[in-house]
Amino acid sequence: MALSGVVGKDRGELRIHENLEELTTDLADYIAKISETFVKERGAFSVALSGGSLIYLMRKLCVAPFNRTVDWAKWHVFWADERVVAKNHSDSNYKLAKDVFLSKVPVLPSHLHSINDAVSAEEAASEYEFVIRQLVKTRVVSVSEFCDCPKFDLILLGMGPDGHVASLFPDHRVLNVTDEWVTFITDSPKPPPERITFTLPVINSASNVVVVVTGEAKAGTLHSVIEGSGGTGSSLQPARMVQPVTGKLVWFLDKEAASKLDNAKHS
Ligand SMILES: O=C(O)[C@H](O)[C@@H](O)[C@H](O)[C@H](O)COP(=O)(O)O
Repeated sequence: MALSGVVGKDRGELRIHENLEELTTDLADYIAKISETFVKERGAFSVALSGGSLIYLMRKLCVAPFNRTVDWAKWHVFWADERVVAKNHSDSNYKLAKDVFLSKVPVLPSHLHSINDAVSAEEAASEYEFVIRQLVKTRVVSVSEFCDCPKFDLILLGMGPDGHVASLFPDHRVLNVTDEWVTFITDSPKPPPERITFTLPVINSASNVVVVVTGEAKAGTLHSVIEGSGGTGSSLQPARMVQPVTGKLVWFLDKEAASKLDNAKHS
């Protein structure tokens, strides 16, 4: 059983798990339920993935009962951030998701919306935004009622030890981009340097945002993001800027990552 807590309107809900086994089951169940809701409501489910350990932690979606109960043909998969490398390169977030998860479930190949890996980071970002705009027109992706942004049904993120989410890094100019849906960087502090990423307004327009954080090494950063002033010195951690306007934010944590949260101790 996950220990649950709510940490104030803008910081979302915490789901703290005893171990990774519990976390992976709860995460698969949560994603499957959100998928079912949107498939019923609008006949499609738009979900954006990141890279890193998140993908391995979604692995239970590939096995019973989820592999059979989820309506995979209605899934449209996007990447909240992607490294600008060939799709068969070991750094590719697409390859990671394909190898670990997407190749094991019957998602339609035409519903995997990956970036063009044959152009520059700048071109890949603007082409990807164009692709999303077309899918907003056909309502495969919903549209925000509040701003010129797509409204993804679910965006799944990990958090780096520096508090980055997607490819939005502390103190980077990408944090200030508000007039684009997808932007690019060529100087990522975490290799590889060239990446595309959803901007903060797009992340914060989603109906659901899930951030998955595990391991003791991220406990201090997580405490600062959830309960602290948000950064060390002058930097504001990008994870703290994840504040969906009307959507729901849920943190999936293991007890090690949550070990420095007062909220967890008192729940
Ligand atoms: O492209 C990337 O580098 C990832 O999308 C990245 O943003 C990742 O999600 C975090 O760094 C957390 O990764 P871990 O959970 O593996 O630490």
